[in-house]
Parts: sequence; C-alpha cells; structure tokens
Amino acid sequence: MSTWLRLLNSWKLQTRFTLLNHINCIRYSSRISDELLDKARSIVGDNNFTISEAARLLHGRDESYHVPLPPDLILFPTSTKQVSEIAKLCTIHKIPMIPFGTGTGLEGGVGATRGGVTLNMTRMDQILEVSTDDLFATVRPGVTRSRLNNHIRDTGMWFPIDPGADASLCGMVVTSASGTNAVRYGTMKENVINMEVVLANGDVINTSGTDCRAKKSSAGYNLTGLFVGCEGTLGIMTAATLRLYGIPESVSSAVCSFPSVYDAISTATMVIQAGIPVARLEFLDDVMMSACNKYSGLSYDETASLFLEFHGSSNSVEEQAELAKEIAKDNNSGEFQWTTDPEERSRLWKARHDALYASKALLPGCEVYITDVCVPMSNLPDVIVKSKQAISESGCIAPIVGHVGDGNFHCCFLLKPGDNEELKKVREIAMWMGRLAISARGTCTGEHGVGRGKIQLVQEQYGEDGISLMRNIKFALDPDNIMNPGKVITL
Ligand SMILES: Cc1cc2c(cc1C)N(C[C@H](O)[C@H](O)[C@H](O)COP(=O)(O)OP(=O)(O)OC[C@H]1O[C@@H](n3cnc4c(N)ncnc43)[C@H](O)[C@@H]1O)c1[nH]c(=O)[nH]c(=O)c1N2
Ligand SMILES: O=C(O)C(=O)Cc1ccccc1
Ligand SMILES: [Mn+2]
Repeated sequence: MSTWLRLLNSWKLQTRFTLLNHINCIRYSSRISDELLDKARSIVGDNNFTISEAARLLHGRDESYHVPLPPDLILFPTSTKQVSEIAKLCTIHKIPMIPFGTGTGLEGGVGATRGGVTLNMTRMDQILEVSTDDLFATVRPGVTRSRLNNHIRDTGMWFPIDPGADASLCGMVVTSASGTNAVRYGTMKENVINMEVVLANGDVINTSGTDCRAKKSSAGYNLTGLFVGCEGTLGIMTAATLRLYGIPESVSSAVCSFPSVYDAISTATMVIQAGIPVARLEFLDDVMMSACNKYSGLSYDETASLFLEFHGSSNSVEEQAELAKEIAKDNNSGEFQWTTDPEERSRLWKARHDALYASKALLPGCEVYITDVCVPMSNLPDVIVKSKQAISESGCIAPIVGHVGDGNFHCCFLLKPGDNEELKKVREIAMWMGRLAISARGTCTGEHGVGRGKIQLVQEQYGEDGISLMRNIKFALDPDNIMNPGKVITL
C-alpha cells in the first residue's frame, strides 16, 4: 500500500474514532458536561481518555455476578498530580470517581452506581523502590502482584500475599485481600507500611507520614489502617509501600483426603495448635475436589481434603510435613502425599488457584455468586457443615473452598444466567450464611470486601453505633459522597 493510501486510511480511522467518541459522548454522558470532558481530557491527554462503549462496559464490571454499571468516562492518569487534578475537577462538578485496578474484584466494587469518571490506574505502573536491606517495596497502583515478584525474584525476596488472581497490589490493599498464604504471612492489613492517597478534594497524603518506611509506628491515629479495605470510598491509592520477605530455602506441599469435613478441619486446627508454621492450609469439599479433578486433569480422592504447604530449611519442611501427616492420621485421613518436587507442587497450586474456573466449568456459561464468611476456628466445622446442608436442601450446585487456617471459606454458587428466581434464592442463602457467621462470632467477609453485595450484612455486623461512626468518617473525608459511591456503606 502506498504511503498516501496508508495515511488516508489512518485519517479515516481516526475520524471514525473521534466521531464514535462524539456520538457516545452525546448518548451517555448527560451527567458530564462538555466543559468537564474538555478539562478532563486536558489533564490526562487525548491518549489517556475514552468514552467508547466497549471501554465503558469493560470498566463497569469485575469478576462477580453483579450487573455491570458502566461509568460515563474513563481516564488513565499517569501521575499522582493528574489524579489530584481529576479529584479537584470531580469535586467542583460533584461527579463520582471510581478507581479501577485490574477488575478482578468479586463484589462489584468497580461498578459506577451513579455514573461518573472511572480512573483506570494501570498506566501508573512504576516500581518506585525496592529495599532488600529494609525489606520493603514501593509500587504505583498499576503494579500487579506477579509483576512485583518477577521484578524482585533475583534479590531473594518476595511479596507472599496471594489472592490467586494477578490483582493490582493497590487493589489488594483497598480490598484488604489475602488468599492462600495469609495463615503464615498475614493479610494485606499486616503488610502495608505506608500509602500515598489522593483525597476527594485533591489533597495528597501519606498514611504513615511523608517518607516513613519503619516496620512499626505508634505515631498518631492509624491512617494506614483506615485506608486498608476502604474500597476506594475514602480516597484513591497512588502508591503503596509493602513488606517483603526472604524466599524460603525449601518448600514442601501436601494433599490429604478425609472421610468427613470434621476430620479435615480438626486436622487443620491441630496443625496450628501444634505450632507448625504452615504457610498454606486450604480446604476443598467433595464437590470442589471433583470439579478440580475434571478441570485440571487430576485424580485425587473426591472427598473433603486439605492442601498444605510448608516453608523453611529442607530439614524443617520435611519435619513439618511428617508432623502434619501424623496429625492427619489421628483424624482418620486417607493417604498423605507430600513432595518438594517443584513441578508437582506447582501443578497442585495451579489446580487450587483455578478453583473458580473449575467451578464455572461444571455449568458452562454460568455466573457465580461467591460467599466469604470467616469465623473463629472452633466454630468453623459447624458453620461449614450447616452451609453444606443448606446448599443441598436448596438444590443448588456450590463447591466449597476455604483458607481454613484462617477460619475463612467460600461457597461458589453456580447461577444460570437470567434466572432471577435462582438468584433470589441464592442471595437469601448467602445472607443467611453471613448472619450465621456473625452469630458464630465471625464476619460476613474475610477477604473479598463489601462492594455492593454485603452492605446490609456489614450494617448488621457493626450495629447502628458502629455504622454511624463509619458514616461520620466517610462524611469527613468525602462530604459530597463522590468517592466510589454506593459501596461499603449507604449514607
Ligand atoms: C480467580 C480469582 C480468585 C480470587 C480473587 C479473584 C479472582 C478472579 N480474589 C478477589 C480479587 O483478586 C481481590 O479482591 C483483589 O484485591 C482486587 O484487586 P483489583 O486490582 O483487581 O481491584 P478491582 O479493580 O477489582 O477493584 C476492587 C475495589 O478496589 C477499588 N480500587 C482499585 N484500585 C484502587 C486504587 N488504586 N485506589 C482506591 N481504590 C481502588 C475499586 O474501586 C473497587 O472498589 C481474591 N481475593 C482475596 O482476597 N483472596 C482470594 O483468595 C481471592 N481469590
Ligand atoms: O480461590 C479463592 O480463595 C477465592 O477467594 C476465589 C474463589 C471463591 C470460590 C470458589 C473458587 C474461587
Ligand atoms: Mn479466597
């Protein structure tokens, strides 16, 4: 093709794109004035601005069953200064701002309940600092968990918090995420040292003080704790400083099946009581084992099972596995298979991390409704067994998987798309499970957050006084209710 023809084609494409953008703009952004659009575009530049329908749809949904709620406009800021200017602009125009990390959330957190501006944070993707002496890394919100770990692998350090999905680290901070390694290394709550946050009015603050990298601090109110788990309703995270750990010299992994849920959970409890520093302690019920076998081509027993992992020196991981094996035997276990072979281990954990997709494959085309209760260990077996009973009485399919070392488990209800009756039934069971967990001295969400689906349960968990304090905090930081409105609490 001649250069002229290529130029002509590219001009045509650009004109079409501009025209389409213009049409979309007229169709969708009744809330957003031309003046605001122009100003927003001038803050981030033409290439970091879109109102295309495809982008709007993509940004209104995460990996949950929640109905997509597209924003009017998507901006891709490239600096904290730009985020601050966007916040000032949105405050002047009283337009909602919704931060978007990688969209792997499970509670509909990125949905634009009142339209507005989504800030896609993926283009702020620098790893700002890594200190192997002081064991921390400072990252911008576009950096994902696996990118950080690939970047620092040669230093012998890693960031262990692992929700399975390759989520943005800042998204993990604001959802207070955890996953399979939390039993040993804690959740995001225990692993954030400092954060840079842009507030609704455009102010930029550091939650532990301007340049603090200390492992602990008693200085003033715990602002870091306030923003961990805020789900974008109190501010926009523009950087996070996280704790790093040494990569363990040796790792062993194990699988073991049990005749009952009680035997499996008793083993989990006793492993922890025995002081074994287990790194992963995961439960899968019979239905989930069968789903994982099918999806990942495995042939494990299809009964209640534990997947375990141990970190330490080569002697220590052997010792830990053998001790756990003894405990499992005392609880009527089947064969306890353990290995240090990297390939076998990664096959096992890949199957575990694919549990969501294995569940979905049981009913092709289905949506999933996922619960996330967390209770003290002594109440865990009863809550799991009661939940399984409720699932079987309902006639629903809902494989169960859980980070049982932390008392946390998920029921993954499979939903036929468009079946509103079934959705209603599942929602009722999920609400009942949340209440069951609260009455068993636990919480309605251990790690996925509140988003749009658990607002009522959080109200019940805290009671009027607790919620009223949360509302006051929200009002102090976001008086116009424009920071990710309609999530976590209602005003
Ligand atoms: C297969 C699979 C498996 C799992 C999970 C997901 C999937 C798909 N998850 C859930 C998910 O990975 C977790 O909630 C992540 O922390 C979400 O991070 P994203 O970057 O994707 O946030 P996403 O973009 O989905 O946003 C989530 C919320 O955070 C807000 N937000 C995002 N970035 C922000 C920023 N920079 N500033 C302010 N607010 C921001 C958003 O507005 C929204 O409210 C999970 N979780 C878990 O804890 N344990 C687990 O075991 C799993 N397992
Ligand atoms: O894998 C996990 O631990 C999750 O939190 C996601 C999930 C939830 C329910 C079934 C499968 C995966
Ligand atoms: Mn989980």
